[in-house]
Amino acid sequence: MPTTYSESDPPFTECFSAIFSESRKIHNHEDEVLGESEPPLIDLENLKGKNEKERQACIEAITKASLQWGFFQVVNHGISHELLAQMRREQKKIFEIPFEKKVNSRFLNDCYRWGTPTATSLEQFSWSEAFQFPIETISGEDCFSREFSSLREVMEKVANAMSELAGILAKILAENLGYRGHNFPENSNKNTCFLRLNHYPKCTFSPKTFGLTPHTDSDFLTILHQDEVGGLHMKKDFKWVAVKPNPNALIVNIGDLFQGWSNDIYKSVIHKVVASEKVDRYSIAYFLCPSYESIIGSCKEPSLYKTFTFGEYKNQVQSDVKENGQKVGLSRFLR
Ligand SMILES: C=C1C[C@]23C[C@@]1(O)CC[C@H]2[C@@]12CC[C@H](O)[C@@](C)(C(=O)O1)[C@H]2[C@@H]3C(=O)O
Ligand SMILES: O=C(O)CCC(=O)C(=O)O
Ligand SMILES: [Fe+2]
Repeated sequence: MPTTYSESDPPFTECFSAIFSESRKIHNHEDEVLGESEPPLIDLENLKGKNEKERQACIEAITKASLQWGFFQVVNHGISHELLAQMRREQKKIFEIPFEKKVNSRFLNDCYRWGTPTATSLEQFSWSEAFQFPIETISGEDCFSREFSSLREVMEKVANAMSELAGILAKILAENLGYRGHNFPENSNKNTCFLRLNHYPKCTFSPKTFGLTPHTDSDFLTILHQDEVGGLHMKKDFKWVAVKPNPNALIVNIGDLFQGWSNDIYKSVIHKVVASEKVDRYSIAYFLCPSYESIIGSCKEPSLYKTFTFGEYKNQVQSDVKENGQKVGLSRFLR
């Protein structure tokens, strides 16, 4: 018999009562120094233009931001406002589905995540739910019932558009380091790349509860669209920097695989989401990943990291999360 839940959706405090007991209400933000600058804002219009000087300046801005910040924002990125608004509407609709159905529906369940099952403290807990759809699932007609057909249609468009943008940026970053292959990453893959729809319900339990605990992304790069609420922070020079919402911008962040592949030239930066006490927040993220067999050897010698496959990396992250409640990341693979 399916369990019924009385509380808010998802029932975080009910199901994780050991973490959310009164005595644990104080969140320990030990490194709460706020920086004032913001990640660079780059206009991609010049990438498409015929003016070679402007194109080169744009490429330089992208590579400089990737090595100094690991995080930047892009405008004139080619993904229409209307498509992103449509995506947001569909996203809100599926999170409104009752918790029992999100957890029990066979199709949704495989992609549904909520809270942090492995957390043993408030610091390890993410006050959020997400649907994480491998790109292959989105285009596979069979996986979506009629009920979700409008979601599927819009997700397919967003995934295609974000995948194209991610490919363009990845190629620029790879070529800047001397890579001359025709597609980067080679073997980027429809069953490893994924679209993640995030929902951060408002959290009145404790101020500054993490919507998503501090982490780096386990991919080459991520394209993110956040709503107007705010709450995303990234680390720069040991300070947390708020990434203020810009309705025209997409956020790009470098992931662990690009840092490893570039031998630490590009930076995979720690970021987190702080849940709002007043309103729900939504975001959409596209993760650019290679096939599981892809070897992430450094493109420069002497290499800082051992050679590993993406499959090995993912397994290591998963087992670290299971054992310690959080991922260790690239440092596991240092020589
Ligand atoms: C508990 C965790 C799962 C996660 C790594 C983390 O320590 C915190 C963030 C999680 C996240 C979110 C985005 C991606 O889906 C992901 C693969 C990543 O790089 O960070 C997941 C991690 C995961 O599911 O293993
Ligand atoms: O919601 C956000 O702003 C960030 C999401 C994120 O970091 C992720 O999904 O990995
Ligand atoms: Fe992330």
